[in-house]
Amino acid sequence: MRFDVITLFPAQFAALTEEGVVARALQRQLAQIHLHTPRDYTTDVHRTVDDRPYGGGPGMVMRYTPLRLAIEAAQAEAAAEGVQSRVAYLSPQGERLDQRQIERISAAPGWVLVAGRYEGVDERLIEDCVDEEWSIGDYVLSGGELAAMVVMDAAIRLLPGVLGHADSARQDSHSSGLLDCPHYTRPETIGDRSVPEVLLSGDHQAIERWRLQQALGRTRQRRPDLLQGRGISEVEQRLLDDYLLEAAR
Ligand SMILES: CN1CCN(C(=O)c2nonc2N)CC1
Repeated sequence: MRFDVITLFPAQFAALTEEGVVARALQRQLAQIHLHTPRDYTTDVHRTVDDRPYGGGPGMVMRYTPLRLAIEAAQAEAAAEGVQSRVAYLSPQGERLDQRQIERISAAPGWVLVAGRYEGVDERLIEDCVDEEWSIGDYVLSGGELAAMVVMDAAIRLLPGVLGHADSARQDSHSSGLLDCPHYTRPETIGDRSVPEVLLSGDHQAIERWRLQQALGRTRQRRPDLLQGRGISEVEQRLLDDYLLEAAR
């Protein structure tokens, strides 16, 4: 899988490409991240990439041509490797991403991600060059770079071979449509709190059942909306009923 990012601040992506799960995936060539700055596609001496908004108002808007040329160059590089990349723009006006969307993004051969700055990009760039518009949440960032990194991290970690244990991705919060269960590690006792006995039992079936029950219970208590969309089996309903009875004691 290949990501090409259009950004005025390529150095910010060191947070993803220099250490951690994604950096290791890149080193192992399980994924690629290429960075392109619109500044390289300007023709004026000042390398202008933004300008004042028509109609007045605060801030600046990113200009059409340097962005379009950068996108086309990125797509051409990807195509030279046989990758047909669609274009996504990160913005609060985009479709809110969830784990299902990340799975879809992760399954594609490649994406060009446009990380805007300032007040955003000229609307005609979105009309002419952008296939999808994505939001990572209903809040305003100082730029699209962090949003692009969030998407790339969430998508790359799902690729085969990236995570140490194949189950890790499947057991994550939201991958099963549920929130994650609690996790514990040494020491066994901290103050007056010990690790739940079942986790020390070595009974893997009981442990798996406990973890599912905890995930169901936490989802019902914290994000009941997720259960609405997911549905629940008879076995899960019984586990959930027992959880809620226990919680009510
Ligand atoms: C122009 N720039 C404004 C700030 N921005 C975001 O707040 C954002 N991006 O993706 N989800 C978000 N929320 C990125 C684009």
